[in-house]
Amino acid sequence: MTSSSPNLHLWKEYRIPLVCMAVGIATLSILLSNKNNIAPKDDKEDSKGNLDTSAPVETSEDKPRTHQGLKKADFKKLPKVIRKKPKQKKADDEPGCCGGKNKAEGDNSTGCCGGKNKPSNDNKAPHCACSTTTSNATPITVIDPLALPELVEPMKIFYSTITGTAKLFAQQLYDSAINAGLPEPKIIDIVDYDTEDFLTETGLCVFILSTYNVEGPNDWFLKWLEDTRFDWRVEKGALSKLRFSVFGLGDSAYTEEFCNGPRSADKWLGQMGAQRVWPFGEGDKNGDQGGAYKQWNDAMLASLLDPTQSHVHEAYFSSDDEDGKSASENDDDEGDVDEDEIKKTKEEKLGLPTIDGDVSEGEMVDLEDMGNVAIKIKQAKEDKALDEEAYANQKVRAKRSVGETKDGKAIKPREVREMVSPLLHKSLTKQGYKIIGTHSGVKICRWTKAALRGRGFCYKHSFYGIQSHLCMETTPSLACANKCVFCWRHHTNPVGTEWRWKVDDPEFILEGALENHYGMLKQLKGVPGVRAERFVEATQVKHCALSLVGEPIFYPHINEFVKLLHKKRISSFLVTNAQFPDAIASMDPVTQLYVSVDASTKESLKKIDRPLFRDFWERFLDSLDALGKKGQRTVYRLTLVKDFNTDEIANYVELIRRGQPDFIEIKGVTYCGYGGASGLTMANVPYHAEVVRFVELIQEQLGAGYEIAAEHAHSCSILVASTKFKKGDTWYTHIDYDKFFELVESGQKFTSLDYMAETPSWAYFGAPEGGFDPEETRYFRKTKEQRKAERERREGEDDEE
Ligand SMILES: Cc1cc2nc3c(=O)[nH]c(=O)nc-3n(C[C@H](O)[C@H](O)[C@H](O)COP(=O)(O)O)c2cc1C
Ligand code: SF4
Repeated sequence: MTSSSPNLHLWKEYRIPLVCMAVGIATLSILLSNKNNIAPKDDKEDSKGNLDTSAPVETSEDKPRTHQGLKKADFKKLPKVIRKKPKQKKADDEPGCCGGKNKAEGDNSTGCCGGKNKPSNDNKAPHCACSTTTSNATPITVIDPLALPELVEPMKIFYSTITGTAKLFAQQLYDSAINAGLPEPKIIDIVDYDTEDFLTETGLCVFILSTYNVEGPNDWFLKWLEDTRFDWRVEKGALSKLRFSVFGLGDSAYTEEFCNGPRSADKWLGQMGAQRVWPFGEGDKNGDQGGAYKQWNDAMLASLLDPTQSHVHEAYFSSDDEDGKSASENDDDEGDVDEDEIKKTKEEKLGLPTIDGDVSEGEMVDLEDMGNVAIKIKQAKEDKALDEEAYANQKVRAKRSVGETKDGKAIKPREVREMVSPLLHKSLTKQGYKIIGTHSGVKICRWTKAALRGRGFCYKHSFYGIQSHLCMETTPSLACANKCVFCWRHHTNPVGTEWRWKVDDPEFILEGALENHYGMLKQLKGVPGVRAERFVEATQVKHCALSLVGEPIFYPHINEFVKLLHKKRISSFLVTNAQFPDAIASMDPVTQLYVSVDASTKESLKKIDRPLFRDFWERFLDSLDALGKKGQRTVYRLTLVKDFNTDEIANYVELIRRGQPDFIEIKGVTYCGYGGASGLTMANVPYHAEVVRFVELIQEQLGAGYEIAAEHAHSCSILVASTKFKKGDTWYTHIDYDKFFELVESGQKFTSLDYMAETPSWAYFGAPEGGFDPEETRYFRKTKEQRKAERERREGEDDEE
């Protein structure tokens, strides 16, 4: 016998009274809900799971149903908004009632089925359960709380502002919501909200966002939206539980940049499945911004409160669009379709007012008015210049770390957050990273694995004498200030122009990195082919590549971190993306300091690195200047992406002359299955011969002073070196690591020439080994055909046996 048997027995004995009780409770709840004028109805969901708010609200004849967590207190919060009196229903329409057809002869009562539909255990009701319907009464209908959950859960009003207008508008919405009897909304400054929490929001979020083409309060929110939207690992409907509406504040003097940030927010929210409850609105500072806002505010609230209007936004955002696409599919259309055009035509179709008050396309402007328009434009341009000047002179800029308001009032300091959110942690761990503390990471690279099996080292072995199994790849900052198209993090990385996260100790990070690195190595112990002596050597890290992901120089204690490395006699190769010139200038000597030179002109750098800083180009040039002054071993790293940065040779040459690096590493981009945001394909990966051609052109134009020194054909990498590192015909691009540590310990000033070592001949450019150490076993990946032939051969052998 199972343990459930006694329960079964009890159930059998008491099932009839229990069922009666349940029926009684259900009937009581119907009566109570009638009393409260709240008439529940079945949820009507369309194929997308949207609640149908336009369906007529039914009364007591509806089946009783559960309220999915809606508490009594929530009902009380509902506004007492009486909608419309539904037309009287014919008795025939009533479900469960025979309309008298089944009545016994001589029975004069109305609307009764003669007791046929009565539950068998109902002995009290004179006829049947359906006889309790008040089909002749006129029911008063109210909002269905399940159809409009935004009226039950307090709405959240997010605003972003520098000069205070958006906050004022948020307050206006708050006041109108209170006046309408809605539950008290929450007003939230967008900079104080943890963006990850949007993923679990279920209520109505209204965004009132100002636009800034400089560092501003929207930056973090917009970056997060964009990152999440284009992260292929985040499911498409990640925000499907969120309901939203966006109002943008801007100035039309910014022409094509008018309200662009808020507009993108509206688009990305929609693309991630969030449900737009009211169309995007915008207010032009150069027009009647306050009036446009009021119009939008009132219209949105009215639509929420009055389901009879729901057809307006339903039609606007219905799942069946004219072109057969759903609203969210339309949100997905990138590039080809002018979204504003779609929006405008829809507005026109619906006869909605154009919220920004702009002259719409079809409208004519009187010639007399033309003069006024010209004056307005001129005025707007002047205002814009004044605005920007005022902003530039402003002492306190809008930053996430707030201290004081403009009028000097103290603001409660914001809680400092961790850089790696749970979502990011999960995604990075999935990609093989080990996360240390709150902002650092470590990963084993494929070359370390290859080296353990005696299958060769990475290009740094050919160029500088690093053995990959002795190298640890780590970063003390997973965040950076760029969103490069070739970034292998698929744009999930945190970004920022300033450090605004918790800071972990350098000792803690280094210990954590080593511990995790050794832990990952241990797991490789049993991999077939791992050589015992290499495995033992690998338990003592000798080199640290501070280049994994993110921007190591961003970490506020980078100098202490590097000092700790050197104390352990671990060399330091640090790569920075040239956006923090001051940090480069104040960097203590590292074994080799790199700057990524991803493009040679402002336009192409913007296109390829997609930097966060507006003055990215100045920062980039300043970084090269800072590098030139270091007097230590410096490298430019060029990653070639075909059709992005392979032209403009003369500009590269100019940049090289500017920073005077000791070395220039040129490498073809590695294809690693790019996310949708970058749009890179295999066609963007250059062939080795193309990289060689590019390098030859660079070298030709550079003239004396630089030569092609070494190559690693396997990874399509070539080293151009300053001829300072060549004595006679012999290159000295390798490093004497012991000498380097001695120099650091001495505390004396030293230069890159003080710790150079001879380059082996197999690493020379053009050598038959192509930079592959002849001591190693070359492993060639088999082609599909070779694998097939081998399989067939083996199958043949099996058959013979
Ligand atoms: C420095 C600066 C930059 C601006 N950049 C833009 C812009 O790129 N696009 C736009 O539509 N409006 C821009 N504006 C206009 C503001 O978005 C507009 O004045 C808005 O009403 C300000 O709202 P707030 O008071 O809430 O900060 C800018 C204003 C300033 C001062
Ligand atoms: S330098 Fe980079 S690729 Fe080479 S072994 Fe170290 S981590 Fe791996």
